[in-house]
Amino acid sequence: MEETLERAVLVGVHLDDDEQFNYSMEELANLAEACGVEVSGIVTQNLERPNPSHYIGSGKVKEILMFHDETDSNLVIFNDELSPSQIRNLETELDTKVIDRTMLILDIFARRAKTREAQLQVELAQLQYMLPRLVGLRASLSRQAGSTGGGVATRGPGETKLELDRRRIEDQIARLRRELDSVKSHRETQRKRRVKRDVPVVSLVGYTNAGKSTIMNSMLAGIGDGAGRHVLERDMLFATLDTSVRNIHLQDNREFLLTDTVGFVGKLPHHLVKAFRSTLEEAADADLLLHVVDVSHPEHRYMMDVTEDTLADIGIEGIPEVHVYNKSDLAGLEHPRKQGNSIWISAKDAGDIRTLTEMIAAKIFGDYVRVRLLIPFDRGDVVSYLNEHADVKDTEYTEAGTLMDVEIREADRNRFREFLAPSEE
Ligand SMILES: Nc1nc2c(ncn2[C@@H]2O[C@H](COP(=O)(O)OP(=O)(O)OP(=O)(O)O)[C@@H](O)[C@H]2O)c(=O)[nH]1
Ligand SMILES: [Mg+2]
Repeated sequence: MEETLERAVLVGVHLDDDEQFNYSMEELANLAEACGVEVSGIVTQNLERPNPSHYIGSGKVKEILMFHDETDSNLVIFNDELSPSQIRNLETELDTKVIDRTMLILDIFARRAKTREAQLQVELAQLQYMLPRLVGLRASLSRQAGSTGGGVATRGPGETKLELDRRRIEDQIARLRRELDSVKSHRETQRKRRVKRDVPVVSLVGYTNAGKSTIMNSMLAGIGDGAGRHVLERDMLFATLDTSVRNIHLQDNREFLLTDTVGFVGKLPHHLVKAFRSTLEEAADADLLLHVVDVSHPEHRYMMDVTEDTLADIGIEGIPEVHVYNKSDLAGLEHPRKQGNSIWISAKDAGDIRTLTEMIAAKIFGDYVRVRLLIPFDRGDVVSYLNEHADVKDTEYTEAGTLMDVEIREADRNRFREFLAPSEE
């Protein structure tokens, strides 16, 4: 990949109630690094509220301008989301390219996305983000559609033919949406097949760099799987962008599917989270979530909050969850240790991974519960599944569908929770 040298001044506004400010600036520097951008310096300002026209005060703009020129920088990155007019005003005054945290994250995503679905989601998010900002952006189309490689500041044509650009982007958005729909329906088919196969799904979720992919690889190693099926693990933000699904076979002939997903990060804008909804649908479908936490990180409480908020944001709620406090070796904590729905491990320790796997198995295969399910008549597949796999106490045919009183595994109860009879919720 050709690397254009980019040097950026990072700018952060410390609002009164932001306790995570210092950490989020440090993270911004890591994000820039993940994007191949060199950080020439950091400028911050304490404010009660952002300035509507330039986000920062006018004196600060001058300070940034001087610093930018002195350090031979060619980019300014703001820690917060900027409005289209703020970008426009800042670029005019600073006479350089200005981007915000969202655009930086989108750029990383664009570089890392491998599967068609992830690529489409990133392209769509980029275009949607760009559209209202078109007037302000120096290199209006620079961050367009799959533009991996090259520099953040230098790609694409200038801001000529604005209207034409806008219409072209709108067309492109429509085209991407259609393609994404068809990719999604393919995924849907695969998932239905999985429900039929009766294999519970366990999803790894958590903040970026927590060790999700490492846990998946250690589990695969534990069952003697081929190295070719391992996923990428690396000490960098957003190493994983595509959902991977692997079969984990247990000794007693049972199995479950383990999915590894994109990590979360603070200040992730709502629409960006939405764009990843379809990748995360694997998690939405899971019987069990493994919320992986880097317990050695001083900000891990904040990272847990961000993860929980993001999950709620995309509508993933009510799925049983195990808190996996990973990197206990680095934190100097005793491991493995279990307590309630929490477990402390090191992903690098084979014994710990065995303990974790046992805990998962107990959760998904262990408990049977008695429930009443109301199954619509067009889901005969679910009825026959239950007849085969559950202890059916009673079956009644009502106007709304088949009402079944059954004893089923906890995992099945979660999988079929959309069919829970009203009194069960
Ligand atoms: N010492 C130690 N290092 C770990 C442990 N688990 C993961 N790591 C390291 O932490 C880094 C990040 O691990 P990944 O598995 O890539 O993290 P991830 O959660 O998949 O991150 P994203 O894909 O970016 O969301 C890698 O360098 C791992 O080797 C652990 O238990 N102990
Ligand atoms: Mg990963």
